[in-house]
Amino acid sequence: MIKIVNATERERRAFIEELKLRVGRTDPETEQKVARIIEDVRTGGDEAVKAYSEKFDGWTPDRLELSREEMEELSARCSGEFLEALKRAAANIYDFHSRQKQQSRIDPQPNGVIMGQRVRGLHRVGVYVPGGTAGYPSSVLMNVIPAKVAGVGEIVMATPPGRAGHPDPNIIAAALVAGVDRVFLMGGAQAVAALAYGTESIPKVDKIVGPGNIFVATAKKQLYGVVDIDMIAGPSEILIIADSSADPEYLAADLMSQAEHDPMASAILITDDRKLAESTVSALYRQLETLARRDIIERALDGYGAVIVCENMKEAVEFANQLAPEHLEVCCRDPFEYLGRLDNAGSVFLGNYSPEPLGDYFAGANHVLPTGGTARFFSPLSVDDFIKKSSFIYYTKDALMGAAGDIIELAETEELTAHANSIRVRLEE
Ligand SMILES: NC(=O)c1ccc[n+]([C@@H]2O[C@H](COP(=O)([O-])OP(=O)(O)OC[C@H]3O[C@@H](n4cnc5c(N)ncnc54)[C@H](O)[C@@H]3O)[C@@H](O)[C@H]2O)c1
Ligand SMILES: N[C@H](CO)Cc1c[nH]c[nH+]1
Ligand SMILES: [Zn+2]
Repeated sequence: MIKIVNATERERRAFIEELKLRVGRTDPETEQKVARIIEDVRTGGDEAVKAYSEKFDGWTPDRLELSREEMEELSARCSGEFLEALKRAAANIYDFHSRQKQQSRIDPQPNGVIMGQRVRGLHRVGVYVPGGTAGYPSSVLMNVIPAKVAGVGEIVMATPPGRAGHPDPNIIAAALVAGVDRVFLMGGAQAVAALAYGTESIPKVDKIVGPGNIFVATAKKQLYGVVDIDMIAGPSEILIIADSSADPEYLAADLMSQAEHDPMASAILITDDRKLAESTVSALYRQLETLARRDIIERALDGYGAVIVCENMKEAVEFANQLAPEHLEVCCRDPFEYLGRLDNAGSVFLGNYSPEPLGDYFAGANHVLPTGGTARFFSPLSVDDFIKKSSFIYYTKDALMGAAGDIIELAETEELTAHANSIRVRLEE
């Protein structure tokens, strides 16, 4: 049962700490099991991946890669309406992320110096897409499109084989719409290891993004350094701050939209209006009756749901900044008046007509967002996650002569005479 609480500042802080405790746990047994899988794939290549597919997915593949024809054939099975919606969403995501793209820079100076910075996409990226009901076509778009915009050379997707090597057609359709280059049917830690090290048939990637179960998340953590990884996403979160202008039916619906992801999801409303709090709880239990994933929603609300009544909206803003939620809805009279005071949130949804699922699917901003309070220092997935920068320097002889004294002084102070010598030999020409 979702609770209505009149929490004091201290109680609210304790509640935030409790919420943070639910994420990021793993156990030594899983760590060891995953380490073993990684080592087997590193040394055994394709055969090891296939053996684990047989063991964990009950599928004995002769090859792991889907051909382009197979991808197109699977995509053709999807409904036309779904494909059209997917393309319209993809266009918005592409447009939003195109605006994030950083340009290379060249800065010539009048004294014979040219400085610059090159921005390039990563060479090759792996995108993991979970199996079962947690593999979302929308997440394929959100992970792949920023990489495309960044100019990544090749995008390789891994997704579990499903029942006997039959992947979800909707996932494959999304891969085609987003522009994935190659798809491998493999899941779990073995898929992450194969992407990180490469095998006979699977190319080695530079970075792996995308969510997954405990085996996937642990493999990504263990392989960080061999490859780059994105952040490890925790259960979904929504916080709504609302004043008396909000509609309780909307608030109830939006709280449950995130609760349906996971029994560990958190859904919290904070308001200065007790009547609104009470009407929202009534609306919530009325609407719940109509929803398919009722069981998951109830478990999430019982465990990590709350309706908090505060003294004033200033307290609500402070709570939001302390919680640093993944999603923050501002259902208030003048939502823009709040925006400047909200420091920590993955994505902010302003007003009564910007519900969280608008961002999950369609508006174009990324739905891969920091969770568990990490919005204090992490950002949404973006084009920046798929680029690397390198600087370049050009000095003429005269320009180097002008700088030589300072460089030699600094090098000799550090007692690095070979450094100083590299400058001196040029002075003697
Ligand atoms: N946080 C997010 O944004 C987000 C989004 C979507 C999904 N998810 C998470 O993704 C997960 C999806 O889970 P899933 O399991 O359906 O798909 P998954 O793709 O993450 O994992 C399936 C793979 O796990 C491996 N596996 C299964 N049992 C194993 C075992 N006992 N030992 C070793 N490996 C084993 C298998 O190889 C299988 O292919 C959920 O935990 C969900 O919470 C998170
Ligand atoms: N809300 C999820 C991220 O927290 C993303 C998602 C995918 N599909 C629906 N929702
Ligand atoms: Zn969602």
